[in-house]
Amino acid sequence: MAKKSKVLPRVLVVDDETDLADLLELTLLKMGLDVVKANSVTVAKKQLDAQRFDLCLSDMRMTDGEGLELVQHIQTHRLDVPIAILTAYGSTNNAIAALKAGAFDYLAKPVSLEQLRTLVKSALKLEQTSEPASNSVAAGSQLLGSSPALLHVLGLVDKLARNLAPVYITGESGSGKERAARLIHAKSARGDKPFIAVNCGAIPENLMESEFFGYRKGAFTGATEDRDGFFQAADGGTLFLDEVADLPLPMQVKLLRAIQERKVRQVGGVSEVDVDVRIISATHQSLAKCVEEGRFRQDLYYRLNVIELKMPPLREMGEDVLLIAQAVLKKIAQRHNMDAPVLQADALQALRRYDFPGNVRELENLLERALALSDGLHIYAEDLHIQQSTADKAEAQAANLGDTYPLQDYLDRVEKAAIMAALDKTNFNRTQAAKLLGITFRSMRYRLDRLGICQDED
Ligand SMILES: Nc1ncnc2c1ncn2[C@@H]1O[C@H](COP(=O)(O)OP(=O)(O)OP(=O)(O)O)[C@@H](O)[C@H]1O
Repeated sequence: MAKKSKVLPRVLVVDDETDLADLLELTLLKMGLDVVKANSVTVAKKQLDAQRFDLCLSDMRMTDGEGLELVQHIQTHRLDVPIAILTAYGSTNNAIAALKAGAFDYLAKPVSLEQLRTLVKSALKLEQTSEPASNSVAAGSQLLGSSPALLHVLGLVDKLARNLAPVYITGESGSGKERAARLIHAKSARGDKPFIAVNCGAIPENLMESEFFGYRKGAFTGATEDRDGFFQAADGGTLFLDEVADLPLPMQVKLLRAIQERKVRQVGGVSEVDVDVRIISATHQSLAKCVEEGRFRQDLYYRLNVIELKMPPLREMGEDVLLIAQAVLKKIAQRHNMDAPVLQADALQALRRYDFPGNVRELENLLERALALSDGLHIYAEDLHIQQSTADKAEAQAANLGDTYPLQDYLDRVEKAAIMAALDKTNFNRTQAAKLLGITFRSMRYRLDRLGICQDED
């Protein structure tokens, strides 16, 4: 580190357009940086091999090759230089290809100097921070476990924390998608900036635009003052779009535009403002299937799904279930100001055997209930109430549902039993229960109404 504080950070600018190269050089010099220029891919490779750079900015298309080659050169020679690619306006495919190859970020031409400065600042900060930017946030978002499946996730999280590529997190409900997103953010150079989590399925359609982009005073009845949206709130940080498959199509168009242009316009506003937001999205549904069914735009899907992070279900994490169970129990006990009761051998065996369709969240709920039922010192298998497999349970429920006709009444009873079981599993949290059932929050509300199940707020 001492080495770095004595010399100016050095940037390699690679472009065969002299005007643009000069403009970039001037801007970087004004920022107090040392600049080296290369007018071809070949020269740039030689420069990269010859001296240490803190950042490389390269045009995509040059006469003797592509900027992508430099991304690959840096990767294969493990040069540890963040590289950003300048792409032609609207050339989404090139931007995505660069990010996939390992570029730290991209800038669309014509280059906005404001965006360039933001990019350079984050790249240089990234170089200086080998430790998580905010240890306290990182500590609150650790992913516990040491199974091969989880270690693979942690390896990818570390890599993703070092670039700005959009990440698309998949995995079953309760498998830690949001926790992984928080961890990527916390470990990144943006760790001390906001992390804004948005449940796309829980926002009423007519409020979506103003929630995402904010509004100006007087834009609509009730808009008594200017208000920022999620994008402005997440500026400099990370915007986590949970249940992104639930976004209605018209909103998908607007979101795509905001992500591509890196600009937003408040509802009722005239001008657009720059926003610097890293997007991480997640869903427990198959977004590819939603695209096939015409419910999700393909262009937005490609935009979000640059790098996929798959969260393993708890049942594929082997002994991790026991490790997480002990940690969760300790946390719950602390909240109740008591010592954690000890999980007995039969309880450990039951946890190990159960398939946890609701993953870690289900484990948390189950332990919370077990603690309440236990003697406070020990937790036995019977306190866990998990002897039955889900399949056994469904079968037992179906058998208890009475006559199969009239068909509608029978189906209603099946539906009600499934919903009640999900609500029970999630401590009557409707949002989580909807996720467990694989339906949207809106659909959940409708079904609760239709089936006459009482609706209290979550
Ligand atoms: N590996 C893990 N270690 C510790 N806690 C975990 C782990 N995975 C998940 N959790 C905890 O389980 C709960 C559910 O996790 P999270 O909300 O991140 O899941 P999710 O996949 O985003 O769920 P959903 O699809 O319902 O939004 C949280 O309390 C989270 O802290």
